Amino acid sequence: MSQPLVADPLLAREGGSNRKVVEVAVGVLIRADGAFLLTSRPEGKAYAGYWEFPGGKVESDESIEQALRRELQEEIGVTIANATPWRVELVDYPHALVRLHFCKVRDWTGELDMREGQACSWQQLPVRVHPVLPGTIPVLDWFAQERNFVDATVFVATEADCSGGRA
Ligand SMILES: Nc1nc2c([nH]c(=O)n2[C@H]2C[C@H](O)[C@@H](COP(=O)(O)OP(=O)(O)OP(=O)(O)O)O2)c(=O)[nH]1
Repeated sequence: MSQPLVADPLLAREGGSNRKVVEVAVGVLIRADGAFLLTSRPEGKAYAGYWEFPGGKVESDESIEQALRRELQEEIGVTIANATPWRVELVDYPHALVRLHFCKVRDWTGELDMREGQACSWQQLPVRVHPVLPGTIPVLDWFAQERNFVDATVFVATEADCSGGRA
């Protein structure tokens, strides 16, 4: 699969790309111990099997937070309280030009329930699941900067499992 480009937001804004931008709400669920939840992309989607943060496309009548709340209920069975906007990233994939709105989420209710047959894993840095979706790798670097880590990923095959729930 060809690799995406991280698009220049200025170029996109100024018409350098004439592809429609798809808005995506992404939830970075963070437990009390600092672990964050990654899920694998389900079969049938672009980049199936790659690890990402849960979320999905924003519908036309929704705010980012509303879309995130809906997507997380639909995909992983939890209801979030507040979502704190963190960073925005534009990624030019072969299949779509997406604007990713990453939000930190520390409070939610409900038990994790992978409703699309995904795998899930609570991770700390360095991340031990592989491969990570290209548009998701920068998030690990932002975590690494916040947490004074040198390497955000390490390619070690381990059992991925999100059982154990909240810390
Ligand atoms: N959820 C999520 N999507 C991401 C991340 N990083 C990244 O590049 N993306 C991209 C992959 C997809 O092109 C897009 C999300 O679209 P999607 O197809 O998964 O959304 P969806 O759940 O609404 O899917 P659909 O069934 O409506 O097609 O954003 C990430 O960390 N989480």
